[in-house]
Amino acid sequence: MGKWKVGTRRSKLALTQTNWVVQKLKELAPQAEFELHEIVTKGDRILDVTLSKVGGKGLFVKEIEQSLYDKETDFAVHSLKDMPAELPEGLVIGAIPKRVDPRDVLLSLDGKTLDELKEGALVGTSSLRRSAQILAHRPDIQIESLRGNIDTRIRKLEEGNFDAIILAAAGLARVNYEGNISQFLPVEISLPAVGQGALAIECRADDEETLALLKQLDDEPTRLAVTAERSFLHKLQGGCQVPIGAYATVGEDKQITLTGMVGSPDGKQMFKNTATGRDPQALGVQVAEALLAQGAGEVLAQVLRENEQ
Ligand SMILES: NCc1[nH]cc(CCC(=O)O)c1CC(=O)O
Repeated sequence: MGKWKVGTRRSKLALTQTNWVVQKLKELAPQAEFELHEIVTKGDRILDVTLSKVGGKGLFVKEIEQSLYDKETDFAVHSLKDMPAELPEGLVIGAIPKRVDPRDVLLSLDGKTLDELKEGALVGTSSLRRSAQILAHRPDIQIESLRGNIDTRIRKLEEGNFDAIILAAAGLARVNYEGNISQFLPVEISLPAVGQGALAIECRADDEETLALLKQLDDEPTRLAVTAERSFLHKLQGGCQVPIGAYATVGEDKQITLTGMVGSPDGKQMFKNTATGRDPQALGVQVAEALLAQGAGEVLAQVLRENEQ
């Protein structure tokens, strides 16, 4: 059994996720040794600028992928939702472990749910996907940008800067946060980001030994679901800074049900479609084409134009 060099970002969430994966691999391969390599990414360095304006695609993964190419590391653990729809040549997702709760959660200091927030309440999020869906449900709400890692965002809520903020349930669960969660937003209100709640373990496509190790952590239903979601995202040419959401579930018969959405950041236009199928790639394309036929392409083009300004 060999020794593996593992690339990870330095944030608490990234380290927790990486350590979780390493722990699981140690259980499966007790002889294997693992060495963590902490890597600072562009996304970590520019957290105070609006990420959507610096071209969000893969901001948190680029340097980590370079270290895989350079063989400074052998695999890296990412939040799947931070991964661009297309991987660079020569790299693959070696394993997608079983997904945890994919939902968004609302955090507020007084325990109010989305429907209970006062008229004109101030909600912090920098996600266009979240703002589109919150405003579609509660047009009176004011959305303000909220950046930083999970700790920073929660601190800004606690300091009284917002009536509520929105974060991913998965990230909070991974750092064991149980504080001011006031509502798990149903996916009918807030369709999650593509891949939310899932991890992706990336490695070199030709590294058979690492692929064999990682394969043991792969969860087939999760892989089918996120493959459909990522195919949908890819067809819409979306990165992580576009108002796109998707969520797929897989039945016992391996039937995949995928819902996709595109919304304008102000929530005034909202396109959704749900379809079922067995081929995840084809299903993603089918749902994307249904949204494009409804006019979603124009909304996406508008967001891209605004990001370029
Ligand atoms: N956008 C940043 C990000 N990337 C991954 C997670 C954690 C949740 C996950 O793995 O899906 C978060 C935090 C959040 O959106 O609240």
